[in-house]
Amino acid sequence: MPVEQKQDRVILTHPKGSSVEILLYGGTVISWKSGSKTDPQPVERIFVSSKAFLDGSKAVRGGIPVVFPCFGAPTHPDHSKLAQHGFARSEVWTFDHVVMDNEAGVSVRLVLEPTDKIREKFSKPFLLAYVVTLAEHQLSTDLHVTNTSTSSVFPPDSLEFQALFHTYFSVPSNDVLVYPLQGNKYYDKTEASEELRNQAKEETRSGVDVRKFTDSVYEDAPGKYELVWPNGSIEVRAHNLKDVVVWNPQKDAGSRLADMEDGGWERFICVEPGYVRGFVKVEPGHTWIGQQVLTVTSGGKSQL
Ligand SMILES: O=P(O)(O)OC[C@H]1O[C@@H](O)[C@H](O)[C@@H](O)[C@@H]1O
Repeated sequence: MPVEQKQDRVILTHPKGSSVEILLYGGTVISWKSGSKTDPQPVERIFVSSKAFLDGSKAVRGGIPVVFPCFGAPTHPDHSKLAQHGFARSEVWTFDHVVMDNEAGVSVRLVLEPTDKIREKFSKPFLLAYVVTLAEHQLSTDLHVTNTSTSSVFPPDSLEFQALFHTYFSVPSNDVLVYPLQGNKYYDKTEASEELRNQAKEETRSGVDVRKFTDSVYEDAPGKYELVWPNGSIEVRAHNLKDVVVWNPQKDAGSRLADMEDGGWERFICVEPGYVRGFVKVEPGHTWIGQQVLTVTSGGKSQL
């Protein structure tokens, strides 16, 4: 059964052995097992903290939470009642249909529409569709954001938002490097003051490491990244997601997260393609699509 529907999740299995598990809560991918061309044995590529809540009581600490419609604390007036990273990661999505099921890939579509609970905090009409596609060594996640407003007021009732895939990659964080960000402008959210956090820095490293607490928002980044660790590599391609966040809390910030397992920060890096500096604006009746494509380019099991 390439697509298995359970009460709280959907599991996709590719004929060549890879698999992905998506929790309906948050539409959160909580497992992606894949091999590579050089080492076909499927291994887990996604980190989920052993202390994460998977019962819908809190956004999952790990996996691929979907950040929408605000990144971090809200800064847009339309988002003012929302919590950090918005509501999409903590609402129950609906399984819609199987998009594709063959040798090329297995793909499903989930949807999220406004509920009374969402409307209390976010009044804009929208439809979110989330298409997750599994191939032999590849996982794509596509977020489709439609402005469903039928109002003909002028100026138009536009939908303004930020969106990001908060991907936790299961890699040895003290040995992983992210390329190519050298020369890119970024904002350092670990800085102590608002003034310093809003001051652009320039990345000087050829490979970005996260050996110390890192929370960097790269603006207008290349859209294609390589995560490289001693015995493996993953390529991340982003479409319509102009920024990328690199995050690892290390011990200082990680040990303060109640749902982070002890030492968890040594076992992942978050590389998060998103549109988070500024806002995407979608007019009534229109749809915006943001996509990340993850490919295991080499290697086998991460040595953690
Ligand atoms: O604890 P949360 O809400 O899942 O957020 C985790 C991190 O997510 C990152 O994307 C942010 O840049 C960090 O500032 C934040 O700490």
